[in-house]
Amino acid sequence: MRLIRVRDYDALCETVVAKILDRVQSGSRVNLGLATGSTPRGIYSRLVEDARVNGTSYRRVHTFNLDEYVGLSPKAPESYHHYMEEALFRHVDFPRGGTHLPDGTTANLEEECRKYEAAIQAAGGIDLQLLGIGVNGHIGFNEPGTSFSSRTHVVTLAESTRRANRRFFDHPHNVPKRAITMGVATIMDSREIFLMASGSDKAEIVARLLNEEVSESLPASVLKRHPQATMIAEETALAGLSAVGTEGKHA
Ligand SMILES: N[C@@H]1[C@@H](O)[C@H](O)[C@@H](COP(=O)(O)O)O[C@@H]1O
Repeated sequence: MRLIRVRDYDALCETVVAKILDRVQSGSRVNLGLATGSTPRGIYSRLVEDARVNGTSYRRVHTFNLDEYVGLSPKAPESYHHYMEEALFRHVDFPRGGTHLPDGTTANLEEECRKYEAAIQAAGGIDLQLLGIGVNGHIGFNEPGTSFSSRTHVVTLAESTRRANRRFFDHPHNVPKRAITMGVATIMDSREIFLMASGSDKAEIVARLLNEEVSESLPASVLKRHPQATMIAEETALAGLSAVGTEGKHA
């Protein structure tokens, strides 16, 4: 896993946006894997601004989000459908039917997981996957202990994840207990991966990620086995390391 160390959140966003625009502006068909949470917000707002100012088109871009809560309607403000619609989808010209998130409201969740996995395969796989990192090292909603061979599946969220995501909900009781997430193996099939780490609350898990062996108890550690994975981390997220590498160093 390559490590790019950046000064601050602006630099993190600019680095990732440049990589995405490289692909999108190539004019070739591209499948993007997208993440939610606070970290990618500045990336989406910069993409929207770029499309407004420079007219970048997304007509050949298809998207697959990592995850969605079980039981939240796509219209619910806390749903990842709603987040993506507001942050990106409604502002740029994706092809009709080109944006995908798992449906957490369906009666048959297992079937939905199979369909989501099949849709990714049918589209030709993910070219570029964006990832945030949970405070417990999760990627997507793959909590510690998830098998590295997992495919899209239903998960029970860890209490630490529900606590971390409470800020997006009116009341703690409203934070869903389950979600659908791409599996670890689904994520690892992506041709290129960017793991973004922002803020001091990620310093502890980032230090563990860089210092510890690859293990299912720290899901993000699997990325060290990916040939094209890069972690882009702000100074604040690297504060838990005594001596960290500089740009381009392999973690
Ligand atoms: N399911 C999402 C993850 O995909 C995300 O990476 C993580 C970190 O979010 P944040 O960027 O808000 O710290 O939160 C959620 O749990």
